[in-house]
Amino acid sequence: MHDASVPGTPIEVQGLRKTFGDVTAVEDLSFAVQPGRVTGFLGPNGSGKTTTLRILLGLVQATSGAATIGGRAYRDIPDPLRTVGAALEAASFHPGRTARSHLRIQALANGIDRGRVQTVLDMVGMTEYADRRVGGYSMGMRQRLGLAGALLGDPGVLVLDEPVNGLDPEGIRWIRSFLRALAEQGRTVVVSSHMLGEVQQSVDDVVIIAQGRLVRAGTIASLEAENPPQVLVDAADRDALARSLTAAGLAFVAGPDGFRVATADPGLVGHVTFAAGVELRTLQRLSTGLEDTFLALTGTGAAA
Ligand SMILES: Nc1ncnc2c1ncn2[C@@H]1O[C@H](COP(=O)(O)OP(=O)(O)OP(=O)(O)O)[C@@H](O)[C@H]1O
Repeated sequence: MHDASVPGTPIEVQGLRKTFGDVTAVEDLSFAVQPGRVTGFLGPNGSGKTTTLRILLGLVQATSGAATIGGRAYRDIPDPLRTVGAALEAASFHPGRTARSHLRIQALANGIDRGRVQTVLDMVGMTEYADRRVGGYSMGMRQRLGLAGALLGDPGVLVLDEPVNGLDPEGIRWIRSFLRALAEQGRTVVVSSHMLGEVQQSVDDVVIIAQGRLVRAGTIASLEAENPPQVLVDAADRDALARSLTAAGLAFVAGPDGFRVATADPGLVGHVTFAAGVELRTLQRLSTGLEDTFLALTGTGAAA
């Protein structure tokens, strides 16, 4: 990746509404996305993420309201591919073409120097596979190719629809650090996902929608603070239990059913108490923190 800093531009969505016949896909949606940060655009399936991103990228017309990049609607951006790169659908490549030819065509159509093709192939780690037909690619390779296409114009804004979908754990780690590096260069990075857990370690900010409406926008840290993960633990000898937790530096609150320990990791509590010779009668994770918050906010889980 090159080290030059790339000035990103903010994205603004103002009072956005989109209806398809009787279906309201997006309703009164407003939020802003800042440069230099990775923002997760989150919501359950069918909540309106793709519709919002397609409006932002000038592919669908809003019924009312506006979505702008650096204060301009996509159609008013003079050199769009150098301003905003998007990967909306990983599966839409011509199967008979190679990654290299696909990117060359894209570069040619947009007046981008063809030398840039090799640069973006290197950036996404696809050089080795660049001359194979896309039809034989794994989902992860398609995702990388989509990302390469988004980066062709070296844009300050990146909009990636479900980029983690179909990646293996190594691919997820890779994309996490890749997105981080892009944001650190000053770019505006938006990644959509229907699962907060999938992107929670990759994002600084979240914009959460459900049924086309905004339910929360803020930092991931503020969301984490709302519903901290907890483990419930109990023992016949509560004094010994308290001593072992305190000695391990684990904060807890006593309740009628045991102690609620401020950690996401029951294994850690089990280890600490076992090492102290305390016999447990309860050891249970109460909340997964963020995931529970997300489910409650979007009304998609038992927690709602
Ligand atoms: N072209 C269309 N015609 C009719 N309805 C549509 C169209 N595009 C989207 N919708 C509807 O609008 C709503 C929002 O869909 P959208 O694809 O934006 O959601 P999403 O959050 O991206 O979901 P997913 O995660 O499943 O992609 C859904 O009810 C969907 O069926």
